[in-house]
Amino acid sequence: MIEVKNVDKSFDGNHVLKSVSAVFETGKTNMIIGASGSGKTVLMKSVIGLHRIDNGRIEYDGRNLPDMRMSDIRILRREVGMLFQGSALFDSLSVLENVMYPLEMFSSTTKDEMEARAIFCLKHVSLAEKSYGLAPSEISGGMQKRVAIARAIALQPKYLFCDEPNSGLDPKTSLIIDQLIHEITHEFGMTTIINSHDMNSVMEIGENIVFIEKGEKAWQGNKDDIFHVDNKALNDFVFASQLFKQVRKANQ
Ligand SMILES: Nc1ncnc2c1ncn2[C@@H]1O[C@H](COP(=O)(O)OP(=O)(O)OP(=O)(O)O)[C@@H](O)[C@H]1O
Repeated sequence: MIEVKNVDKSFDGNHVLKSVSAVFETGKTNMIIGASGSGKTVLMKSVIGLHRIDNGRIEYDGRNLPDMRMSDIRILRREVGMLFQGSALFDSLSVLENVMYPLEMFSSTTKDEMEARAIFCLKHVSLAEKSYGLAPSEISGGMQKRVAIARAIALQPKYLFCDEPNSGLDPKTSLIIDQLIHEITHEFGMTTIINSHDMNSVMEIGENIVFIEKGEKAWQGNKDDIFHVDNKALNDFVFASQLFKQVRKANQ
């Protein structure tokens, strides 16, 4: 579990996060949603430790990140997996080598064990063996995303961060990737945090949703609660399209 408590973050007098408190639960797909510029990315980067916060606590199962020594931060880094927008694979490496990369960087197992682990992860995301020797540029965007997920889970992370995991994917592939993230989160008991604009994803896998409005946490709940919320900003954001308005009507 990751608990964010009264977090403030400003940039040159621009108060971006205003006393944000939220709980991201273990074994669940936790989502951060909100309008453009509301502070989602700053919140996620603050939780990861890429931004130094001004005030507050960020507790990884009770370990407060701002208080940690460098040696503890190194330990924590190994417990964190990241899935970036656009996959961020190395094109000079094959699919298999991409997944082995974090193992080579951070684990001290033998080459054979690393390869076995990488293959296990690639199988887990249902990538066919014939793709293992290909370069990322030789496979589709959806397959690249699978490789990126396999790489993110290679070190058996306790915490998984996903920044816009569906960007650039068609709706059907997005759904498959969402379900994959959801499945591995449950299977491996990870605390997964997803930064997303995609309302399909929210409705599909939003087990714990944190809505940020102008730097404040305006609501927290799940995909079923969201249909019955009396919060104008949240309703305007989630049910902006005619399609989602109809979905809400059908659920009320
Ligand atoms: N490194 C930075 N330095 C200064 N200001 C920043 C920095 N990062 C973000 N901001 C400001 O913080 C505010 C929130 O930005 P953030 O990127 O968190 O929004 P967001 O909700 O993720 O938006 P989007 O959905 O468009 O990505 C914006 O006003 C932005 O200009």
